[in-house]
Amino acid sequence: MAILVAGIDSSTQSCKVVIRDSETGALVRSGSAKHPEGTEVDPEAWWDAFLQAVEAAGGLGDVAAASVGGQQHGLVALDSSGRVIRNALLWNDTRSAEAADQLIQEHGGTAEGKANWARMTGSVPVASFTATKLRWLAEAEPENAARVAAVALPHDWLTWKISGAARLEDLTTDRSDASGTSYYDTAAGQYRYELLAQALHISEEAAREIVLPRVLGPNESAGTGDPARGWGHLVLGPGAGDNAAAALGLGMSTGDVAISIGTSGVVSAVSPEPIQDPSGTVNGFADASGEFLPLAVTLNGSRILDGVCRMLGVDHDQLAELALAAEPGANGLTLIPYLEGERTPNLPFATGSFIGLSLASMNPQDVARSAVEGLLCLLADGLSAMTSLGVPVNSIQLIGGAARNAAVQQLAPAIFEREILVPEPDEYVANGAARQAAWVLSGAEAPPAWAASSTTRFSAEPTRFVRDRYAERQMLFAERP
Ligand SMILES: Nc1ncnc2c1ncn2[C@@H]1O[C@H](COP(=O)(O)OP(=O)(O)O)[C@@H](O)[C@H]1O
Ligand SMILES: O=C(CO)[C@@H](O)[C@H](O)COP(=O)(O)O
Repeated sequence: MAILVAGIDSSTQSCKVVIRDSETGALVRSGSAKHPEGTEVDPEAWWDAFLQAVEAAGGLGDVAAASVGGQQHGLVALDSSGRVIRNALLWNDTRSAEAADQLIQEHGGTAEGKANWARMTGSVPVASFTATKLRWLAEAEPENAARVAAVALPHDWLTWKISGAARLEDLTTDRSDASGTSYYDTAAGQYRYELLAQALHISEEAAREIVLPRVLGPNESAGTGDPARGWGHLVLGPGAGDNAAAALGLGMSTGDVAISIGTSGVVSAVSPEPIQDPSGTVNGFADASGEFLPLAVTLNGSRILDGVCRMLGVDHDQLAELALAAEPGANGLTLIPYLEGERTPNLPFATGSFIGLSLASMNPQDVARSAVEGLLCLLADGLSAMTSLGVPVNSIQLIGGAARNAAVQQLAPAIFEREILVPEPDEYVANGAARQAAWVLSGAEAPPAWAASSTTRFSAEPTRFVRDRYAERQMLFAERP
């Protein structure tokens, strides 16, 4: 009788659940449910979507273990009774951009401040990070800030809810998600309460009264499921940030790079050593296997194409067809895709722009092409930042919803100027969480060796002029509006 494990991906736009054979990794069942739109969400909506996705996946009654992969950084502020104080501000909410600047300035000004943050935590704070949201809360909603008794991340809170726990002290997390808070020293593997205190404008003594989730080891159990829901048999894994879970799902090791195009655009790699980038372009996070996961993240990802689909009145496949019917360079048209502001580069209040519009390029094909090329150029800058830090790049795998797009698959090698691999479209974050759950069950040194997905190789002639023109035009927006 197969022993089954569940992997959950509670991401920005939806909750996905996969049930897999713990030994072989074979998929047995799956389910999903949408999340509400917006950059702040009531965590109860994640809980409702989780319950719907579990039901769609046939329930957890015959499942031995489960782990939660989640969107990173979201601020789940809890009062002393464990109630959520206000909607969670998500990773893509930019209202704490000024707060991020303040935190940097408070450590010696722009250049020195960034270098100090990279040294203290592994990353330079941007609006996405939890500590900046706490600073915003302290200044914009002091009455709410005063009620904060615990701070959890989306995956921590969901794991806590699944366990049926009520004590704040039962909150747990893992090093990969903790490393995205800006109050955790990723290299040393410990919280920095003085940074939590700084964010909230309180003393370190007061900050130490705030419960932060216990950081579990890569295959350390977070406890068991809620008996009241019939989940008392369910062993819970530590969970992970979504990108660390994806790396586990892909079986990534040093030299492997994943480029995920979901709501966020993420260029991630595995490193045996912590990475600290004082420029802030690359975040020095931890992974879910015990190593490190440097990554560059864009605020704009798949929704660049979603938006242009709406503009043209086409679906994803028609967009791909149009884009592939155009010439490289889209007849001189460039889309600078800062549609929701942008995180990398750190331009939280920027907007998108079409540049080089002419009568020749005012047609669906060139508009579609400029969207795909703009998305890929945005991601290529993150890839260049990783290589400039000496992160080895031996292979690139394209995952996430937009990696299913034929134009993205065919144009990526031309913009990245190297072959790319596209694994079978799958839920790699949820798969990684399931693999982690199997690892917790086994107690082995390493996670189970599940069969890798089949991949398709894509190569193309480099189109360096497209990236060069993008870089030139991007400079028009280099300063903050
Ligand atoms: N064939 C496709 N072409 C382009 N975008 C796609 C395609 N299929 C799905 N998407 C987009 O991918 C996104 C969902 O991807 P996913 O990785 O699940 O996102 P997230 O993990 O951020 O919730 C949505 O924006 C969806 O519109
Ligand atoms: O902010 C980050 C990582 O730093 C994002 O990767 C979020 O974790 C959201 O992930 P998706 O919903 O796009 O998967």
